[in-house]
Amino acid sequence: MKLEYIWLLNIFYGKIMSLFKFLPKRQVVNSPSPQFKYKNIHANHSKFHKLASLLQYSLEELSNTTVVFHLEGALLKSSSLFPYFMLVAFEAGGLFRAFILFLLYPLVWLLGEEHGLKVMVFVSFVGIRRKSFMIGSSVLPKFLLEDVGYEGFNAVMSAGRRKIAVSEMPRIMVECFLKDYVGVDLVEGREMKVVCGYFVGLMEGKKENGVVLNELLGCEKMSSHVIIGVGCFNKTSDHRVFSLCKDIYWVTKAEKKDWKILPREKYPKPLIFHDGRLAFRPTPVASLIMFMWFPLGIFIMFIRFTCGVSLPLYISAIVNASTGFRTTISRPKTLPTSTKPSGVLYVCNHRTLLDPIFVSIGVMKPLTAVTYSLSRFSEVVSPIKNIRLTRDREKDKKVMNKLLSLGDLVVCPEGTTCREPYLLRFSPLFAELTDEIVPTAVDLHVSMFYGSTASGRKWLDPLVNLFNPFVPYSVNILEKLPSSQTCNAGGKSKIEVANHVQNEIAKALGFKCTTLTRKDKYMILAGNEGII
Ligand SMILES: O=P(O)(O)OC[C@H](O)CO
Repeated sequence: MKLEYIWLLNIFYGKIMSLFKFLPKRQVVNSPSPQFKYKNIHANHSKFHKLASLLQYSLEELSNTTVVFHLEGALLKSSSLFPYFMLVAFEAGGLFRAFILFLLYPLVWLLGEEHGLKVMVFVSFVGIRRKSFMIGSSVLPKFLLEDVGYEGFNAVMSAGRRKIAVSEMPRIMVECFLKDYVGVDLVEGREMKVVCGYFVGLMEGKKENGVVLNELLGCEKMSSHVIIGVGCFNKTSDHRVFSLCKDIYWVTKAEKKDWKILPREKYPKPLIFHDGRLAFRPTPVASLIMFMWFPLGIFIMFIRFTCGVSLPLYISAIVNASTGFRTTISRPKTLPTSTKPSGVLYVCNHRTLLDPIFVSIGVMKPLTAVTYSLSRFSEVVSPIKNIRLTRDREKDKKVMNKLLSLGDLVVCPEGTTCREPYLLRFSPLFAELTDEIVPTAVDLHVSMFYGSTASGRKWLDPLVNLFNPFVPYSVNILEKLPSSQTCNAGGKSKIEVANHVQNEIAKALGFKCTTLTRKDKYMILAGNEGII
């Protein structure tokens, strides 16, 4: 018992001292740590440099170089791993697990990096099924990308030959991000122990994990390629991994504070799809705000939902606006009308399943919506008439023709929602039905939770949308297509019309067009074709 007290006191003392650590370190910020000095003497070839000096070399000079870098120390700006484990706990384990992790945060902080990490790993992973764990590819890349420091990124990308990443986090959390979005060749992270297909919440030791990396670096050295290291010298694993590096470029925590975040347009691969409910980075403070929001949020969601399903559209729009669901509408001076007996077809991009409702608010009348892959619950609770499409071309054509003959209609031909500023391919069926097409651009900002999911409980989508504190929604009704841009009067093919409408909407929103489809999205995020 006494020993435990001493151990806890030691940790506590260490934490208190760490609060003052910046005082003496300011004087020695440019010197390598004692650990590195020790290695340097013995390896007799390692040299330590500031990160900036690496960026002075040209790409040609670094063409034969392999870079070994420490993910947390040299690429990510933030020094806290808590948000990533919170994402795993929330998205893979659920709300209760996330709450436990949140409550344990003070203990994690007290225990320090290595032991705190073990606690986070245990709470977020224990009992999760290995096979269904997709957070590393569907949720975390977005948050990791948003945490990449521009300066660290440039250093890592300077490698002409190979990029090798070392991480303190379980490999399953970071591998997809590093390989798919940063172009890393090899990732050395910690392996998770799995028993009977379930994580037991423990990691393999570091030594077992490093074998492949050491072998690879050994081969690189033998074949006279230059190996350089990029790290943060207060990270404990650095000296072990970097002992084979010719030069080591390091960054201090103080320097990292001045790093800029990698701008979206510099992402090596665009981030188009991601999954998960959390729309914010769950730092301890942000998580606290989220948990505090829950009681009030459930109440507000109940009000919004009840108004939505029971009151006329305009009255519920006013009530919802007063609870934070604001709509900005822009439209032509006179609303487009049909020149034919049939109605107008509003063709809009898809951000959430509420889009047709907001288009209805935009045109000030309840439209009929046709939607691909709508859950039964969403269909039942929809405040406007919502008809499911079957993806059987002939059947869908018949249904849409009939509905158009009865009045105005709204359709989202992407067939699935996209959260990022991209438009998926527009299914061209709508173009052959009518020439009375009005492109409509919708957008929203989600403050806390995404109201769409690829792998979660889809029936919750409408409720989760209403659970957000603030949702600024914008609806931009564009000019009706000129007859020269239509199929029947203009002689265009349905694909040309669909692409033209997609382009018009993209222009209005400042988004980029893609040819990706619902199937692509679901294969990436959930490993299925997204058929409901
Ligand atoms: O984002 P998804 O795949 O849930 O699609 C939304 C449905 O199409 C409902 O509009």
